[in-house]
Amino acid sequence: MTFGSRFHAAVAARGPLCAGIDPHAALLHAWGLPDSVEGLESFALTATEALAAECAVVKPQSAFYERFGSRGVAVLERVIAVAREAGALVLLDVKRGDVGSTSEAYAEAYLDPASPIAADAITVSPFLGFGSLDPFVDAARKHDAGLFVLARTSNKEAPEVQAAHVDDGRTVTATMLDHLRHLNAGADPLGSFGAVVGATIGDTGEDFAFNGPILAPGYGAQGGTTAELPRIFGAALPNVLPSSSRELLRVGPSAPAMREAARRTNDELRTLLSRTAGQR
Ligand SMILES: O=c1ccn([C@@H]2O[C@H](COP(=O)(O)O)[C@@H](O)[C@H]2O)c(=O)[nH]1
Repeated sequence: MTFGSRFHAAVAARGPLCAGIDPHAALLHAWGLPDSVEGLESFALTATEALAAECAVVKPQSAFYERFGSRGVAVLERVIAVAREAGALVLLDVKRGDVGSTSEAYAEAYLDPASPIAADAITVSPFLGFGSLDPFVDAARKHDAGLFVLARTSNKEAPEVQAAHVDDGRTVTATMLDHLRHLNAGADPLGSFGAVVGATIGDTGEDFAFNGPILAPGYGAQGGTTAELPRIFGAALPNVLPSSSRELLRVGPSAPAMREAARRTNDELRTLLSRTAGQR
């Protein structure tokens, strides 16, 4: 089953919220844990066990694990395994991208199920040129995995590069979305090649309908709200996966409290989706 099909089924069953598993030092402190690999492990596994049972997708941010070297990466491997056992899809936020021959090795590391750190999908950066992502595209097709390509990120510096215009007049964002439209053409119910588009970006005039999933980070702690989503995404809203890390994790360490927060947010998002579907 392709990633796009698994994604579509998981969101239909559990709701669109993606839970970020980002063990910031400040959160470890707030949970009464040491800023050490033991603290990381306790935080990450508690959050994953709580949220992966509730959410369609969990998104660990690799940087917070890499911070502790190989022992931190070993914790990330366990997070991936635990989340999958709980029935969640794992989207690993690693934002990889390099010259083709190196991207091949990254693709093997993160998308080949034989690798201990393989996920269902990863984030990739197209800023060495979209074609530099070919090894990731090939590996995703071979292993039924997914990709989320940076298209318009949530940070305030993003427009400098991503809203710039290329020779034919399109924005960089629109160019990336056109590549994704091509990769996802004919896929049903949804393609496996997604975009990363911040929940903070306001109205850009971009057309986000490209028959693929849209990761929308920046929801919650960075100021993105449910009410803003229709203005940003328009008709593509049903394919949007709003992603919240700090806002959800601050509710911990109580597992029932984190689960309840995720459930409430999923209910709010579902209500928005049925209201906007009624308007179309
Ligand atoms: O455009 C982007 C792409 C990725 N991120 C990542 O998402 C989370 C956001 O965390 P919050 O605590 O909910 O703000 C984090 O892992 C970022 O690296 C993003 O924020 N924006």
